[in-house]
Amino acid sequence: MLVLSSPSGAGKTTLSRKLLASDDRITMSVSVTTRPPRPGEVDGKDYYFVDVPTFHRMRDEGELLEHAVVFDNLYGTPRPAVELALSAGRDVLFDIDWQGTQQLGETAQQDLVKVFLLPPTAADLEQRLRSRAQDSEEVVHQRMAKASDEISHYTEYDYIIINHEVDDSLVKLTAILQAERLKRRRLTGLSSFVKGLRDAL
Ligand SMILES: Nc1ncnc2c1ncn2[C@@H]1O[C@H](COP(=O)(O)OP(=O)(O)OP(=O)(O)O)[C@@H](O)[C@H]1O
Ligand SMILES: Nc1nc2c(ncn2[C@@H]2O[C@H](COP(=O)(O)O)[C@@H](O)[C@H]2O)c(=O)[nH]1
Repeated sequence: MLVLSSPSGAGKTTLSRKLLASDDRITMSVSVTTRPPRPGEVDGKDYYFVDVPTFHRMRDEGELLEHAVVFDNLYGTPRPAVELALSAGRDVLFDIDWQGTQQLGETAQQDLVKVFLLPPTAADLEQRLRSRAQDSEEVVHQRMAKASDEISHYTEYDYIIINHEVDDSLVKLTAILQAERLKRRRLTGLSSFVKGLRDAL
């Protein structure tokens, strides 16, 4: 389970899309949210867009692996898709905030790899939020105002990427993923492979 968090606008969605396009062993977790869709966002692809009662029902019936209030909207991770992907041996990528990351860590610490993206500068962050051109001035202002609090959680993450240039960040994220996949405890079938090797020696 590979988690990407950052202050809003630092580039998680952009980097996630690049990783998904370049690695066929990882699946994106599509969150459910009560936030209204931005222009061009597709239900079921970018998010599952639901109303508040539907979100509450999903939460109360245990359908969410984690959930949080972010910028006055509700967000959560649907459990079945993640469990299905993991049981099929796939890795899962999450674009979620620090609250959701903490909740995943409560039940799956060993299976979690946590990456925090930082913008190079405050001005870059503001410029990125504006350049997305999909949020109102009020929303951009609200997200900039929360950025410092969000960033204060960087110490809870395993890896930090300062997102200067997206292709360079992709190289770094791919390196993290490859190294984490090679951890001994994650290599399924390793002991029988080594046994076979040693028996042949
Ligand atoms: N490395 C980068 N350099 C310049 N612009 C970038 C970079 N990464 C992303 N952007 C741009 O910044 C804007 C915000 O990026 P993106 O939507 O990926 O951020 P996010 O972290 O997913 O935001 P949110 O938390 O609000 O979902 C987009 O217009 C994107 O094209
Ligand atoms: N805890 C969770 N946080 C989530 C989830 N899905 C997205 N997010 C985070 O919300 C903010 C805002 O996202 P936006 O799409 O409205 O810009 C961002 O930090 C996301 O990472 C989730 O399922 N759980």
